Amino acid sequence: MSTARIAFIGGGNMATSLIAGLIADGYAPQSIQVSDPNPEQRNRLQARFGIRTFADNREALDAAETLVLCIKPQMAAKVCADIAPVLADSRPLVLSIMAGVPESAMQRWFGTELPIVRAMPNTPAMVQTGAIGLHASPEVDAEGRNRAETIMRAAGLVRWVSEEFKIDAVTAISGSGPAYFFLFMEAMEEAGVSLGLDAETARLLTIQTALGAAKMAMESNDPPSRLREQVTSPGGTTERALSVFNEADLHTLVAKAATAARDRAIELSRTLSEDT
Ligand SMILES: NC(=O)C1=CN([C@@H]2O[C@H](COP(=O)(O)OP(=O)(O)OC[C@H]3O[C@@H](n4cnc5c(N)ncnc54)[C@H](O)[C@@H]3O)[C@@H](O)[C@H]2O)C=CC1
Ligand SMILES: O=C(O)[C@@H]1CCC=N1
Repeated sequence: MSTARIAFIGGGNMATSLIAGLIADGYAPQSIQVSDPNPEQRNRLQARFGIRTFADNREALDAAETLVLCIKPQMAAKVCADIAPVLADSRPLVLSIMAGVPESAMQRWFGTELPIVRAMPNTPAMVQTGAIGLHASPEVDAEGRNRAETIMRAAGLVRWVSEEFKIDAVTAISGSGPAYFFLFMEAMEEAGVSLGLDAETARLLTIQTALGAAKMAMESNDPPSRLREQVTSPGGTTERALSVFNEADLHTLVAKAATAARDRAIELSRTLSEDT
């Protein structure tokens, strides 16, 4: 059980998911400090985890070796500039989960080159089944990488990317990805109901099918294409359904959607960098 102190700035949904993962992994609650201006968030976190909470961001940083930035990107410039004087002395590892906030922008707001790890998690982190992309700035040493990875691994599967621009691709695939699968589930449920199933049966069959397919894809040595072939009997029902997806060129559609998400991530990063 580690006793190195971690400070979370912003105690919303993603911070709650990360803290839940850390505590489930045996991290000491008394070593976790969170600041959030919203008293309801502070009370909720205190009651659920028994951790220390603060209204003032600077106070939460007290003796923290790692700072996790879990605020909305729009308030990043103000909050980073506000805590900069404290960080200049303590020089913690900064782990940012803010979408679209480049390392260079944070370095500028801090006014000093701190070790920064950018993380792109996704909402399944709430059930410790997240998929998380990480990138380290050149200032991060092996111990810092290890620490960032340990924190994020509590929320799910972790993959490092070697260049920061690839975080935008991670955003397009796994950051936004849960929404793509949820959309597909919505469509499957609707189709089930239109074919005569009751809503609850359609819902449960759809979700369990998604879970089963994901579990098989994760545990099998075969690629998804082979697993798909195993379901598809020649001249059978699956083949007929897949031909409809192929007519609509599903692969091209998915590539277009992911590229649109990636391009929007680039746009948001530029806006945040230029605005401040
Ligand atoms: N939701 C998602 O799928 C993903 C979100 N992210 C990133 O995670 C970050 C947090 O998102 P959520 O947890 O969903 O948002 P949230 O709105 O649930 O949490 C943000 C928290 O920050 C607090 N806050 C507001 N002003 C503050 C200040 N000045 N100082 C400290 N705390 C302040 C709010 O009271 C709130 O509790 C965002 O930057 C987002 O880009 C990253 C990947 C995926
Ligand atoms: O939709 C968004 O912009 C954020 C980033 C990844 C998931 N949600």
